[in-house]
Amino acid sequence: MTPPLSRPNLAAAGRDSAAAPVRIVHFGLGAFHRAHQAWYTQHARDRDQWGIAAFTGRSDRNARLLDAQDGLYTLVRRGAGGDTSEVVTSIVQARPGSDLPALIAAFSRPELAIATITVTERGYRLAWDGGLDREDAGLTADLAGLASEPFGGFAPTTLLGRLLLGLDARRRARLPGIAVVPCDNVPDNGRFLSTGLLQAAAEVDTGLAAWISAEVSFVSTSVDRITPRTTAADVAAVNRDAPFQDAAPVITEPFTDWVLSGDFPAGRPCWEDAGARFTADIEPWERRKLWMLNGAHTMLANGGLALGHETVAGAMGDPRLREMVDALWDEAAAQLPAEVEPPAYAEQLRTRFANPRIEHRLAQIAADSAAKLKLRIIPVAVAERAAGRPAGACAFAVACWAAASVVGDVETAVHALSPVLAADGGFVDAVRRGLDELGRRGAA
Ligand SMILES: NC(=O)c1ccc[n+]([C@@H]2O[C@H](COP(=O)([O-])OP(=O)(O)OC[C@H]3O[C@@H](n4cnc5c(N)ncnc54)[C@H](O)[C@@H]3O)[C@@H](O)[C@H]2O)c1
Ligand SMILES: O=P(O)(O)OC[C@@H](O)[C@@H](O)[C@H](O)[C@H](O)CO
Repeated sequence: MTPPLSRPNLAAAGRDSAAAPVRIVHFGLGAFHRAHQAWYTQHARDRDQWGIAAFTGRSDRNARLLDAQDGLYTLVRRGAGGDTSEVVTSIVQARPGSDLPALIAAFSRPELAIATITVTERGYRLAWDGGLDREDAGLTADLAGLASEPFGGFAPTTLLGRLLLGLDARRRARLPGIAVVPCDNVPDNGRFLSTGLLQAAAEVDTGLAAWISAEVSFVSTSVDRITPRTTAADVAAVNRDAPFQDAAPVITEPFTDWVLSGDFPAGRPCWEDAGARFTADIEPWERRKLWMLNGAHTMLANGGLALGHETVAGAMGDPRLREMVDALWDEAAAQLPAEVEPPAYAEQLRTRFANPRIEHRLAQIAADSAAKLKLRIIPVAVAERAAGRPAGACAFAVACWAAASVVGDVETAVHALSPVLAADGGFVDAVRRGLDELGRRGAA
């Protein structure tokens, strides 16, 4: 019988299995963290000093599966021509997000240096400018509970609540600050999170807010590696003829990129060994990625679903959608500085999106499209219109969303995304033409 994946079984096979000391806490133990930040840590030359204690956000499933495997999992790098696999050992603790004693213990380690986060854009429960969302019942309850109960007496359920609990444990133990590194697809995600977290802290305890301001660094990141949700069929295929049984493998593409901007007051792994790039000015890189990759994904998700496609590669096989994706990349490129090489990135994206062996389901990408369009398509559309150009692909992306959602008349739909563009008759007409075209093709 094939032995289960575990550190003792890996060691018995003569493979490197040591568990590094915890110096990183991660929130959101999903597929992406395991394909990205955990992989970069695995490939740093000092990886023996950097273990990750990872916590799930909502469901406990990944914590259960990974805890049974000592945090180990197989990462399958899936190219158009074949797979390569490796066992990643950098996660040394996998716990449910509700395990607050384990979270407090991790934050109370003097050598803790970093907290990374991948809880989806929605998981921050913040307004899109980073301000507190006063209508979010979970966050409101957490802030009230943390403010009224003595430390540790209240069990927060949200990311912000748990992050405040962990940071407060460090403050109370008089330990030094750390770097907080959000890795979700949000523009200037470090500033976004610091805005919300400091507002939240001020409502809990002004001393905590002052400590965070003085001691904690927020690092903005642009993260890039297409990592679809693992299916049961993927698990079965990975385990066929494998040396160890793995209940929680991750499938990812060969391409990967990580651009970071900010300070690490307590140090960091040598992530640059795996290709991470550190910059003083992240904005052009982040815009390139959000406008070109995520903007095109949002367009394909809505347009593709409306036209009956199921995956990104399937939607890219639709000549009209592909043509509009190319046009969207041209429009975004016109708004990006040449130094980030938009044409070369577009060329890489053509190959990446067309990879038929990466089954990236449109339904996984389509959530919260209105909020995403505001950040990924509207800024390009506004700039293109101001430059006197038609912004036809941006208008088509808006039409795809309008076709996939129930949004009333076209002006109202555009207004919900951008009052500026709603007042632009030429842009609204272009959206209307896009909707008519999708309707003629039978879009719902
Ligand atoms: N998968 C990718 O290709 C990819 C690439 C770049 C960036 N990202 C970023 O990473 C995020 C997560 O992607 P993933 O593939 O790991 O997804 P996933 O569904 O595998 O994991 C998401 C994790 O976040 C937690 N979570 C989800 N909603 C939450 C909420 N409302 N509150 C608290 N926790 C919540 C989940 O419990 C889970 O631990 C994406 O939303 C995106 O921002 C993903
Ligand atoms: O929910 P979103 O739109 O932020 O992200 C869905 C995918 O587009 C995204 O996860 C990409 O695969 C990723 O951003 C690639 O680096």
